[in-house]
Amino acid sequence: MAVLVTGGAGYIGSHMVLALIDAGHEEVVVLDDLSTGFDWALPPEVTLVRGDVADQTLVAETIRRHGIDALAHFAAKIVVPDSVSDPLGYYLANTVKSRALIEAAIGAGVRHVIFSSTAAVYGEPAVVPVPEDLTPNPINPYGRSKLMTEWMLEDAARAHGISYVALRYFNVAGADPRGRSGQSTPNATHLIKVATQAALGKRSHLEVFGTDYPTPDGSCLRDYIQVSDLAAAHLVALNHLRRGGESLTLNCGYGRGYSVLEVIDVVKSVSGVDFPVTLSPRRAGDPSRIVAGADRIRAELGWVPQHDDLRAIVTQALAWEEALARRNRV
Ligand SMILES: NC(=O)c1ccc[n+]([C@@H]2O[C@H](COP(=O)([O-])OP(=O)(O)OC[C@H]3O[C@@H](n4cnc5c(N)ncnc54)[C@H](O)[C@@H]3O)[C@@H](O)[C@H]2O)c1
Ligand SMILES: O=c1ccn([C@@H]2O[C@H](COP(=O)(O)OP(=O)(O)O[C@H]3O[C@H](CO)[C@@H](O)[C@H](O)[C@H]3O)[C@@H](O)[C@H]2O)c(=O)[nH]1
Repeated sequence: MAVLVTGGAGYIGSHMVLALIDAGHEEVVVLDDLSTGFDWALPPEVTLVRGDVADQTLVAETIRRHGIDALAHFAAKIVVPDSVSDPLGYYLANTVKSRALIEAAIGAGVRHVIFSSTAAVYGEPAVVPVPEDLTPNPINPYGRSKLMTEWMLEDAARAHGISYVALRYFNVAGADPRGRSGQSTPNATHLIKVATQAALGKRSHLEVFGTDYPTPDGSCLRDYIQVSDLAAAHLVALNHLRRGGESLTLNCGYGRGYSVLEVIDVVKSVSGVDFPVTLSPRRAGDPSRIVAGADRIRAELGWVPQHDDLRAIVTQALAWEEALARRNRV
């Protein structure tokens, strides 16, 4: 048995690759076009197939050659405001290409799929923390593009007798505690990444996008989940499916929200740098608050997070940012 990890050279996918290797006995094959990922993020024992997830011939050949039974599909475009300005690009990357991938994978014999979905499918939820059975209502093209892929998977699984777990990640942050991987995209837009770059002088300042939200301090609330904890959730999901477990849709978060201003305070405190912060208007497509109802994944998969600590997450992110600078991979 072997696992195909699409987007495995990216931020979260590379942590999944490490988790699979750390767990032993898996052949791991990565399919990545390196559009935002890095071949150096992969350990040497991994096979990298450079290509597009929508290349059905390549996908089918890869699955057959390596005897792949399970697909972990991370490859996507991921920036919420970009999806507002380029919706068709996001529907192509995240929906149309996922359709092609799922079709080729099922045709070539894949039995199990783990899909990187997102809290963005909930939009601006009326209930916080948000349970999985709340009807999704995405407010940006990114969330819609991912929700459609959840639906395709659900329908295809029923029709073709495969099983899947759709994991709805909340805000992913931090880095491998052993320092082997982290968020490496230089122009990434994620809050903790940007804040650590500001702390290290890689950016002149940090902008807070919106201070007039209906939240306690006026800035947006998010549930930050550590990336290795998230990778571990994929491993237990994979084991569940291979044991014959049913298809599931699960939130991945800790069930606690931090505001943008609180996150900035933690980054300043951990780094010891009082970097400049400016207050800016709201960013397109941002929900005001999104926090995971986090019980179901524990109950269904027995997932137990090991890194639920914002200071530790920021410490890891900062260490990775310093490591990138040392290696001239800023
Ligand atoms: N980062 C977050 O906070 C977050 C939250 C929720 C969901 N997600 C989801 O997690 C997944 C991974 O996100 P990430 O943060 O690691 O992003 P990333 O940009 O670091 O990784 C994406 C990877 O996919 C590759 N890729 C993109 N399009 C491809 C294509 N057509 N064919 C082959 N490879 C392709 C890129 O080169 C990159 O290596 C995405 O599906 C994203 O929607 C991320
Ligand atoms: O320089 C910055 C960057 C971000 N923010 C704010 O910080 C919050 C978090 O933003 P960001 O880190 O960009 O993440 P999100 O836009 O919440 O989206 C992330 O989290 C979603 C799930 O909640 C995923 O689906 C997306 O892929 C992932 O990028 C938002 O309120 C932003 O407006 C700032 O104020 N300044």
